[in-house]
Amino acid sequence: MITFDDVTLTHPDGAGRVTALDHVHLVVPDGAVTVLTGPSGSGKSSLLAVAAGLVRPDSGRVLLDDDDVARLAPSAAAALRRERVGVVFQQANLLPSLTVRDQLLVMGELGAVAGGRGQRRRELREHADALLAEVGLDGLGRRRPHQLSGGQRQRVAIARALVHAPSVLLVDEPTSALDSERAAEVVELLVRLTRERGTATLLVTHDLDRLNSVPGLERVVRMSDGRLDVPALR
Ligand SMILES: Nc1ncnc2c1ncn2[C@@H]1O[C@H](COP(=O)(O)OP(=O)(O)OP(=O)(O)O)[C@@H](O)[C@H]1O
Repeated sequence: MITFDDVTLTHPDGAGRVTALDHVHLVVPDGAVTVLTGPSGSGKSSLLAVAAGLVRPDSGRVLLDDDDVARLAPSAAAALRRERVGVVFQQANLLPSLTVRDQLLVMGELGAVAGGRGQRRRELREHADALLAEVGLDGLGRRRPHQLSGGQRQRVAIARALVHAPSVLLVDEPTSALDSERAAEVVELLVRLTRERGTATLLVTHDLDRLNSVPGLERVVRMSDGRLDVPALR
């Protein structure tokens, strides 16, 4: 679960400051997708950055389960992010020279042992292949990114975000590079994985109109000028 408790974030802006998040209260529960939408500049990316512990708010608490990422030192926030947070971006950001399976194996601790041999390496490959099957890419582990469609590349990015079995999934505009059908499929996949794995998923999108056929997107919050619609979800 992610809990934003009275979170305010400002940035320097010339002589003054611009308010990106203005006393935000929001709960992102486990096992459901919470959709965050709103116009450009309304504060959506700022909320994700704060949840990931990449940016420290001026005030308020940001709880990942029971840990307040807003109060952790940068190194502790980075460790928490590695262990408990999965992130999916607008572009899949895959490494062009690596196979699909190796995109998963280079993650963190897996990367360290993936260079090894024997039993452990076999287990990790099996883990990667199982994840690829889970996102609908069964048997495509040996392909490289240029041999995949945009929707398939985004699925690899989702599988990569799940390598460490995160409890929190932060997803930033995953469908903006996809046609409507592919966009709906990718979000359906996120809804299913969120339910099956029990992750607290926060999905930022401009694309709500194209996604209204997707079941399981009932929790929608809108931002404008750094504030959430009232009543905020609790
Ligand atoms: N590093 C920064 N320095 C100064 N101002 C910033 C910075 N980051 C964001 N802002 C400002 O904070 C506000 C919120 O920006 P944010 O990027 O969170 O909005 P957004 O809703 O994600 O926009 P978009 O949909 O265009 O990505 C905007 O006014 C933006 O100009």
